[in-house]
Amino acid sequence: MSAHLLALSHISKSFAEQHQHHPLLRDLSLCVNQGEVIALIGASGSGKSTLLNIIAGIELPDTGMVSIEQTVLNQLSETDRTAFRRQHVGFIFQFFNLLPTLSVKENILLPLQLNQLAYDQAFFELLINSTQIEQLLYRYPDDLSGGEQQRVALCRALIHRPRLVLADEPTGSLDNETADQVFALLLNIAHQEQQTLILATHNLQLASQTDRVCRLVSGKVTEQSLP
Ligand SMILES: Nc1ncnc2c1ncn2[C@@H]1O[C@H](COP(=O)(O)OP(=O)(O)OP(=O)(O)O)[C@@H](O)[C@H]1O
Repeated sequence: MSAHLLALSHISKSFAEQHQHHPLLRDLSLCVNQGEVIALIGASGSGKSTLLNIIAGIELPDTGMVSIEQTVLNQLSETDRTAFRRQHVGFIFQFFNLLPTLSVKENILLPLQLNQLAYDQAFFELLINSTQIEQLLYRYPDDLSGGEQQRVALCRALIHRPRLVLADEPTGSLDNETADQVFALLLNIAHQEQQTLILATHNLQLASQTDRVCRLVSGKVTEQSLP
């Protein structure tokens, strides 16, 4: 039996909007096993990005608990949450979040520097070759297309071999063929590294290739089987 890598219990999150209380996540609970690949689907605005941010400790829930292995993330200070995220989580953001003053190569290697980890050239080359960004290493993010930035962001999220990878629409800026290749890479690396991967997506064809599909509706997750 696999151990849970992630446990979300009784998570609630609201936003205040024009003096109105707008509940987004309501008493949401979810457990994810180590090595499991999960797709998070749901209408635009249903809270997928917010949930990924809560799992990563970027945002805090109003109530409830987020545990990654033995660590209760929402009980850590902001500094400790940031340190934990840097070490154990790879996040592919919807809008990439690359650092504009660093070259592509420097962006990708940043998590190794921040965690004082050794550079593994073979793994670096595997990432850049499979995402086909070998020619872009000395360019800067602002000079890249959205799809190119997305592939760089993916390499940066994986380079330090995190236990947990969170991907917010990781193929949203890619054409179908590149999206399939990039998604295959994400799945291969997750399997190879026994990583847990949670992927927010609108793409049901990609979602159907994961171990489990969770739909976010009315602030809770319900499991869904796709054809
Ligand atoms: N900091 C915030 N303050 C106020 N409202 C917010 C905040 N963050 C998110 N929201 C609102 O919460 C809702 C959910 O946003 P979220 O980005 O999590 O949805 P999503 O399911 O990821 O959407 P999409 O599929 O379009 O990316 C939206 O209506 C958004 O405007």
